[in-house]
Amino acid sequence: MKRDSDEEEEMLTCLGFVSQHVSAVGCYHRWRKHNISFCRSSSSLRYSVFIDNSKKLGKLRSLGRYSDTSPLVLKMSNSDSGEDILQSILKRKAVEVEQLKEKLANESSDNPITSRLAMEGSFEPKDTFYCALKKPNFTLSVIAEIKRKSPSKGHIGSIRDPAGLSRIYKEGGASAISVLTDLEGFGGTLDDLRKVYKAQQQYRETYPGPAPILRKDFIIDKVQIAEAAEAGASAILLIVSALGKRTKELLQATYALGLEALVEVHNEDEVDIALQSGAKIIGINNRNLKNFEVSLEHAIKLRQLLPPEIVSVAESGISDPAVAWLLRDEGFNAILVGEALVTAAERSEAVGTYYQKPVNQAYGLIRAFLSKSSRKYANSATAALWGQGEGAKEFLGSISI
Ligand SMILES: O=P(O)(O)OC[C@@H](O)[C@@H](O)c1c[nH]c2ccccc12
Repeated sequence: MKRDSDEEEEMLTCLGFVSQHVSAVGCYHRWRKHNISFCRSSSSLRYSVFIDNSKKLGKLRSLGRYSDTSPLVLKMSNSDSGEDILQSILKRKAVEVEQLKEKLANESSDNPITSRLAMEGSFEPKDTFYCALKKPNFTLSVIAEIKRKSPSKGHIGSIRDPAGLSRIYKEGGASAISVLTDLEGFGGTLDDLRKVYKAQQQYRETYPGPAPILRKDFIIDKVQIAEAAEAGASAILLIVSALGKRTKELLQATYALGLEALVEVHNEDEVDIALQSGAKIIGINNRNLKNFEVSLEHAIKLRQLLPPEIVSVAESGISDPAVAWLLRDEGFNAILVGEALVTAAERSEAVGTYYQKPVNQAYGLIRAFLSKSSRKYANSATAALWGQGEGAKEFLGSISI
């Protein structure tokens, strides 16, 4: 006997599959051939598939492989394995931190990391990252990420020139750059961050200046925070599901060492911990780091628990500009996008012609995320025709001089 939740699970799996392939005409025809119908609702960004018997469900599954690129619903095939990826990364980090401390203990005390740790508490509070993300209500900021691979995705892009990519992001309109510095899981290094920092300094004389940099790693000790600051980061990521009650201790250390933090949460309890710890910027990860499931609806619900002065960031699985507009209309201040931008950038790199080179698709994608289209607030005529259109609920005074 099948339980309701099993059915629901199967449905979610299919929805992930459908939304991944919905625009592929070939796929549509294959489904039609097997009498499987689906529809896409333009107003709610929802995809539905109609399956009236289990044979069809099996057929649907056999027609293609599952993928987690769907922005709305994702079901990873390994999510039932019970393996907790986060815990295994944290074990590895504990070893890395011990090695770093040992190395510093053997070096002279004027090592910049040791010196910064010694100056803990003497830094003025910073708000560069906060201000870069906080625009008027219903205006979106983009944090663009540099990420070569991930445990859930495998290879994403080789990113031979992280500095150059950060410039494309900046020119496209990104407000901040996130750099993954975990080598084993994500293929990034602190050296990438240093290069990005250097590249961003070229915008020093321009408004609003260099994009602040977020060190994206699994921070469990303040030595990593001092290390981030010395490499040029303005902010670090603190993951509540990794730190629990220690979130407060590390957040206070972040402020005391002159940095800011993006505090990442996945559920209501974690929102409470983040707020009680003094977080000012809270990221709601659409992707659960324990099993990699992605749910946009969940993130939208959680955001409603945040007080208005908190900068809210929707993280992960965002590739469709319409999803960015939806998140903006739902009140998110910023989105954090990695894979979609990296793959767009590398696609453009692969195009060899002289004329196509200058227009990088990552640039275009950021522009599209920031455009004023809206499904919720679009004027009804264009909305009826296209399901989207001009007319976002955006405050037009956001253009600064
Ligand atoms: O590549 P995506 O799906 O656009 O996701 C980016 C970012 O949200 C993701 O890299 C991320 C969010 N929180 C993290 C914590 C650790 C490592 C990575 C992450």
